[in-house]
Amino acid sequence: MNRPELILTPIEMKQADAATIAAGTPGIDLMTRAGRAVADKAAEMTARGGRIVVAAGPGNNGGDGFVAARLLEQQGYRVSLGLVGQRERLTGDSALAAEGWRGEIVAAENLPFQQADLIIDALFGTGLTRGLEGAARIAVERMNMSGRPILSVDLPSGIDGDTGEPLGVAVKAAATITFAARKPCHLLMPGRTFCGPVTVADIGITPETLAATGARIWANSPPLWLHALPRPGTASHKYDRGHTLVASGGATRTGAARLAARAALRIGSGLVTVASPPEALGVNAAHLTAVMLRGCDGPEGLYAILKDMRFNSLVMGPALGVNANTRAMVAVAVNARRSLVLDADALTSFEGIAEELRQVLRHAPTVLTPHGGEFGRLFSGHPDILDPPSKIERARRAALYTGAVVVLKGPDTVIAAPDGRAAVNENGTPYLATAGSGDTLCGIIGGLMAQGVDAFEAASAGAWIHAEAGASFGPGLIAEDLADLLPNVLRGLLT
Ligand SMILES: NC(=O)C1=CN([C@@H]2O[C@H](COP(=O)(O)OP(=O)(O)OC[C@H]3O[C@@H](n4cnc5c(N)ncnc54)[C@H](O)[C@@H]3O)[C@@H](O)[C@H]2O)[C@@H](O)CC1
Ligand SMILES: Nc1ncnc2c1ncn2[C@@H]1O[C@H](COP(=O)(O)OP(=O)(O)O)[C@@H](O)[C@H]1O
Ligand SMILES: [K+]
Repeated sequence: MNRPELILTPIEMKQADAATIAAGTPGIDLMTRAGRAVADKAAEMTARGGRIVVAAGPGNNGGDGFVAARLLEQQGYRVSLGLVGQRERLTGDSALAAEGWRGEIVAAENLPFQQADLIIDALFGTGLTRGLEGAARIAVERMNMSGRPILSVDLPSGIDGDTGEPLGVAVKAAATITFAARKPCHLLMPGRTFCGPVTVADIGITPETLAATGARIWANSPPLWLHALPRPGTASHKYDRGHTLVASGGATRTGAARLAARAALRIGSGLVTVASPPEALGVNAAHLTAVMLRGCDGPEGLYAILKDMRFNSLVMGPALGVNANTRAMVAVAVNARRSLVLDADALTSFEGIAEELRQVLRHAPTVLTPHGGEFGRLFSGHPDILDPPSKIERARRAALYTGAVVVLKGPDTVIAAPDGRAAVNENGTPYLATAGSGDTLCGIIGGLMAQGVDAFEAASAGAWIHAEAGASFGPGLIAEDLADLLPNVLRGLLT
């Protein structure tokens, strides 16, 4: 099996560069390999003899651009190079790289972008510290306005490598080539949309060197959790595969629980029961077949049901109601020490009182699955959690605070564990933005935990499988479709 793909922050990447240099590879060799990878990619994108315009910045990102310019000219391309800043002020490896460029150097903002078959954006990479101004800003605006394809070196200039946020104006690339490992900005929104397809070039920094930086962010994909996916044994019976309990809302709010329940069953929970308020039993009964049904009158009712220890995983929140009753039911669930997924109303019921939720959560392996709105409500009054500009950091801090695995949803769903591990999901489709889609996700995660999967793996696998199911369907997707798309995704993973 492939290794999980480690994502490095700009600081970790600098550490890995430095460690590689300290171990005996000169920095200029790394830069030459990086520049060669850029040139190869540019050549792939441009017919031989075409016109390539390289915009170089004052740091090492610009150095990569100088190397690429030289190699492309040697290959017969017509290359123009422009610099932001003064040639004499280049230092270190980029000064060495510039010595190899014999052609003219113009001011970057005056480059003939409109005439380019390809523009290479080597202005700024991981060293960007603030929004672009002056000549750099004008160069980026002109590049973007030219309508010509742009290949960004490492990352689109103007994008923050850690957060994926544009720090002002930023390059809109047709493709990006990065080195050794992807950075958070390649996966997080909106950065991902600025990058185009991202290629990772090997420049001789080993996987061991990358891991030694202590990096703890991964792209969410099967190598991260495939080993943990449950496979029933020959002699398994249904109780070996867990029993998921999903709490239903009142008579007019029952669909969400059924969506979650069906997903839990499809992902392999041996049994699934909907716990329904007495007044909603009729409507739930009319719609359930393989999923079972129990009457459950509030917290006391839940307490009574949970005396049966075979219920080992609980899903609570979808359409449950935003009120004290829901808070009391969460407390009962947590005290029963079962695996727990809390979504929607179970989170919003703790609006502004996250401390109360944190107190109860200490007892059980829990996954919280907020979308951005629920996250903001739950942690209102906690600027330390809400204010970091990186979505990964926000999810991590929420996980650390609550002691739960946090799935902060969206096109770039981040799954964070209290110990600092984080995974970023990127295989979804905007067609998942449909009512009830999140209910299905929490059912999938609850169903995996029922089968004994750890919270972080269950949440990461659940988010990936949910997104894959949605993407496999595409236009016209509604939440009812999702559970029945799971077998196909599972077959691809398990056989
Ligand atoms: N040995 C290494 O460290 C390697 C680095 N590589 C490249 O080096 C890049 C990182 O290089 P650097 O750390 O030099 O950083 P950058 O080249 O991304 O930019 C840093 C330079 O830009 C200036 N700057 C930052 N923000 C600015 C702004 N808003 N306006 C104007 N100037 C600004 C800084 O003062 C500094 O001079 C990577 O993205 C990658 O492309 C590759 O060559 C591979 C090897
Ligand atoms: N633009 C998008 N691209 C990919 N996935 C998305 C997008 N928008 C939403 N999703 C996913 O769809 C699901 C929506 O969940 P949620 O907002 O809770 O919906 P609901 O409350 O209607 O069930 C989440 O898993 C989220 O990650
Ligand atoms: K760049």
